[in-house]
Amino acid sequence: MDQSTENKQEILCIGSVLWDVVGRATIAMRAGSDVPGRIQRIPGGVAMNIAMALGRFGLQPSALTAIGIDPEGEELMAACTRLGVDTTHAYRSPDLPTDQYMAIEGANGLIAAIADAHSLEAAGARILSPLRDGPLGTSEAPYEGTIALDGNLTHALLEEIATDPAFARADLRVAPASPGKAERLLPFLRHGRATLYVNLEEAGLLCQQIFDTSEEAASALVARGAKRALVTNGANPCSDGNADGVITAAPPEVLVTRITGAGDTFMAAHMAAEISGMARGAALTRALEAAAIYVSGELPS
Ligand SMILES: Nc1ncnc2c1ncn2[C@@H]1O[C@H](COP(=O)(O)OP(=O)(O)OP(=O)(O)O)[C@@H](O)[C@H]1O
Ligand SMILES: O=c1[nH]cc([C@@H]2O[C@H](CO)[C@@H](O)[C@H]2O)c(=O)[nH]1
Repeated sequence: MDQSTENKQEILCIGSVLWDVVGRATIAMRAGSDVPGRIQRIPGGVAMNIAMALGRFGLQPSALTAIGIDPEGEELMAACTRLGVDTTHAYRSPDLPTDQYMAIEGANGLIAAIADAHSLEAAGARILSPLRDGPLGTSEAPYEGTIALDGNLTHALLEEIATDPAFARADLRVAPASPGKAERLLPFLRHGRATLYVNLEEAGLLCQQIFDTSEEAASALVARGAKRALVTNGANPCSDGNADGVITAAPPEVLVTRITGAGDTFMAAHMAAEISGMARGAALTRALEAAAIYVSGELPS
C-alpha cells in the first residue's frame, strides 16, 4: 500500500459501474427530435458516481460490481484506477458485456434515458462473493466497515442483502438507482438494517404516498421500518430521520449550474462526515454545504 492510500478509510461501493453515453444539445428537445449536439462517454452507474464522490472526500472507495472482459470493460477498469476507485474485488466475466447507460439531454433537461444493467443483474450474487466467501468477510466474520449500495441490483438480491448475516455488522447506506427502481429498496423497510438516501419523489414511491416536505417523508419511512432515512428535496429543506426523531436543515442558497449528481454528492459527503466522527446535525450541514458547492459548479472536497 503506498503512502497516499495507507491512511485512507476503505469503503465498499456495491452496484453499477458502467459507461454513461450522454448526448447533449443546447436547444429544447422533445420525443422524436433530431438535432446537432455533443455525445460523450464517461464512467457512470450510481455505485461508481458515489465511489468517485467518496474519493473526492478523502476516502478509499472499492467497487463490488460486474465489469466485462471486453474492450469496454478493460477501458472502464483503467478509468476506475485513474479516478481512484479500486476494482480488486470486481467480478469479471467473459460472458457478460460491460453495462451501459444512455441519456439525451436538451436545454429543457433530461429527455429520456435507458439503463442497460443486464450484466450486473445476470452476475447476481457473484459480485458479493468477497463479502461472503472472503477476503472481505464471511457469515461467521462479517465485514464491519461502511458500505454504499445502489438499487441497480435485482429486488431478489437486495432482499438477500437485507437479511444476510454477512452484512449484519456493516454500516449499510443505500441509494435507489432511479425513481423507476425505487421500489427495489422495499426490503430495507421490511428489515430495518440500512440507512436510506432518497429524494422526495423516491420516498413517495416507497411509501405509496405523496409528501410535501422531507420531514414528513423521513418520519414516514422510519414508521414503515427504515432504520434511518435521509430525504433530500432539491433546494428545499432536507431531513434525517431515525428512531430518535427527525432533524431538518435547509440547503444554502446558491446559483445552480448543474443538478445531475447532486444526490450522490450529498450522500458521499454525509457518509464522509459521519466516518470522520461528526454528529448528526453537523454531518447534515456538511453534506448540504458540499451539495451546494457541487450544484453551483465546483467539485467539493
Ligand atoms: N437548487 C438547489 N440549490 C441548492 N442545493 C441544491 C439544489 N438542488 C439540489 N441541491 C442539493 O443537492 C441535494 C440533493 O438534491 P435532490 O434532492 O435534487 O437529489 P436527487 O434528486 O437525488 O439529485 P440527482 O439530480 O443527483 O438525482 C439537496 O438536498 C441539496 O443539498
Ligand atoms: O437505472 C439506472 N439509471 C441511472 C443510473 C446512473 O445514474 C446516473 C444518472 O442519473 C448515471 O451515471 C447513470 O449511469 C444507474 O446506475 N441506473
